[in-house]
Amino acid sequence: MTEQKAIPTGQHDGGAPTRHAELIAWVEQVAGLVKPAAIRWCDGSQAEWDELSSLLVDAGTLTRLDSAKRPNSFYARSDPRDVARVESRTFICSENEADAGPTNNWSEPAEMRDRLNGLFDGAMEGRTMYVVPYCMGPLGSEASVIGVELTDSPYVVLSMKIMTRMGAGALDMLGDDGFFVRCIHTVGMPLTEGVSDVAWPCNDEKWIVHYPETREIWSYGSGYGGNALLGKKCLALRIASVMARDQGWLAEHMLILKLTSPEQQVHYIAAAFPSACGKTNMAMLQPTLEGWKAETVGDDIAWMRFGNDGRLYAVNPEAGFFGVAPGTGYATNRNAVETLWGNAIFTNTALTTDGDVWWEGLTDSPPENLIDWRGEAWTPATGTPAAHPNARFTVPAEQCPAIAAEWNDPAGVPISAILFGGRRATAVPLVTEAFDWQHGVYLAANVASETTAAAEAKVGQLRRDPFAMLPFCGYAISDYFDHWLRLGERADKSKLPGIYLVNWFRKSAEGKFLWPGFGDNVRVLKWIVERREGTADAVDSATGRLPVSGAIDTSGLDISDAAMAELLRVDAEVWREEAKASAQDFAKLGQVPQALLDEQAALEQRLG
Ligand SMILES: Nc1nc2c(ncn2[C@@H]2O[C@H](COP(=O)(O)OP(=O)(O)OP(=O)(O)O)[C@@H](O)[C@H]2O)c(=O)[nH]1
Ligand SMILES: O=C([O-])CC(=O)C(=O)O
Ligand SMILES: [Mn+2]
Repeated sequence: MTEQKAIPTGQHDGGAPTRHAELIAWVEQVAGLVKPAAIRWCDGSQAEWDELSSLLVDAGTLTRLDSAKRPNSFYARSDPRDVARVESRTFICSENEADAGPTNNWSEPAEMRDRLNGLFDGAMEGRTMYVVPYCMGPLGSEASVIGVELTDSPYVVLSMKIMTRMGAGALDMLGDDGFFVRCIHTVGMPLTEGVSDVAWPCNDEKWIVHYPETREIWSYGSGYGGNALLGKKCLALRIASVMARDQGWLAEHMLILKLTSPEQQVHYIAAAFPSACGKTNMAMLQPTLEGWKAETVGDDIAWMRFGNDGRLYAVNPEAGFFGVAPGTGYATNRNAVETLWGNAIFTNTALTTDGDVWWEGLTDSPPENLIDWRGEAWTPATGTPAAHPNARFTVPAEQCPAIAAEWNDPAGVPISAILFGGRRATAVPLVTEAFDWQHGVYLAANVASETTAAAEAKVGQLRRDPFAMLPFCGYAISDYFDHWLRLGERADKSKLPGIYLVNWFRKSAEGKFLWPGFGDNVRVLKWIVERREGTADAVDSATGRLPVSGAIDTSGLDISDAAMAELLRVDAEVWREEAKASAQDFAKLGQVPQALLDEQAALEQRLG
């Protein structure tokens, strides 16, 4: 790490470990605005990690966990007002409002720049500005994208080291004149005269702003992952989705799973579920069917493009997992628990009295005494959750015992099937196969889900979340549908992945999950790959193709025929209501492509 004590004067930046003149000039320009006390270029080294983590321990931001239990791991408790993504404060500032579409917040870019220039003026006073070069995608891959994040948060630097290929390698790859996405982040709490620092600096005012045309990201006021680790949602989804539209590929909120059958047939599956709806769990699935093997390629984001052979290939642009802690335990996701043996940062879980972390679902019964995510003493009698429902872990992907050997392959993996799903207590069957690509796009455009704690909104309300991309699409969602349709039209139909709608969350009249989920989801995946291989049967319904009775392998599973029938039931009455709601929601999405309106009409006709 190179340290410059003084603020650059506007002359050549002698301390910069790069000859990228544009990068150096931009760093100087931003420093001139945010006025940091020092600038540090991050190299991603172990020495840098050790130094910054010690600094954060001294500052009270991090607690070092017992190294015998969890080596090189840390615990952070955020400000209780800074625990999730802030969708209401997230903006897509395209030149034309229509390009942001009706589902994104928009503001005139010039106006936004004025406002942010005001807010960022002096925003890093008294703090160090870290220059964080990082690569989304494998180093050296043509499909990868370099970003540089300027941040005043060392917690962000450490997290970026886990989540991306951060440091010298990324800077090397950038060369002297390569393209990079400009990312500026501040916690929004300058240490001006008389202000002393706090453990989790942030600001009540928050702005997460994207300029899609110039590929820039400005983030103000939050230290929380989705708002502050700008490589993830901001670059790899919002900005990348725009780049993908312009360049003919796909940037998606999808896990990537490798599935090997007992006959050693390999299939790669991508799946999009809204935040906190099961991507990480499925990415690390432990099959309950004999002879099946599942391995992880990615757990949150997939970049996909067609290969020369006509197949769709997916790359995981990230290097780590930023996973939901609550509900993660040996019974549900053993691979995640084992990934977390060390080198991890835990945020807003509970802390045990012996220097480790705990959250609801990690073990069957809680420890007798904890410090909860608010920093209060906690016992099982306290009555509130010890961990925040959106408590997260940050951990290197390569530590996952189920990581696939090809997870780092620049060529990506060829996708056999794409799944879409959400939390739906009613209506939506366990699995539905799309009739074709266009129908699949229609199903994906209609994904709806009960909201979770991953964003600031109320939990448990049904909201439409097309492609699980509602909060992450960097341009008009109707244009995004169009982009998907066009890619399908241009592709070799025989090589297109199949599209499936799944729902692990259907409930009985008594409010109990009908499907066991987790490792048993392999039973649904088995049917899907058998469909791809042409060996499983399906029956047409109004909403798509369903497994014939008995086609889902329930061997060894304690589930009644009645429950299976209910899981696969398409109730025409309920679906006429669903179709009405889809039509209403489409009307709110701008100029939805005619092909999807045709699908809508066809569904209504099939329903009678
Ligand atoms: N009932 C049921 N719950 C599940 C299943 N899979 C995941 N969950 C629960 O859903 C919650 C979120 O799961 P994750 O796998 O972390 O969700 P995610 O989609 O990766 O979330 P983000 O990181 O926010 O994008 C956890 O509490 C899980 O226990 C399932 O198959 N059935
Ligand atoms: O971005 C975040 O904060 C976490 C995440 O993966 C999601 O919400 O989908
Ligand atoms: Mn996610």
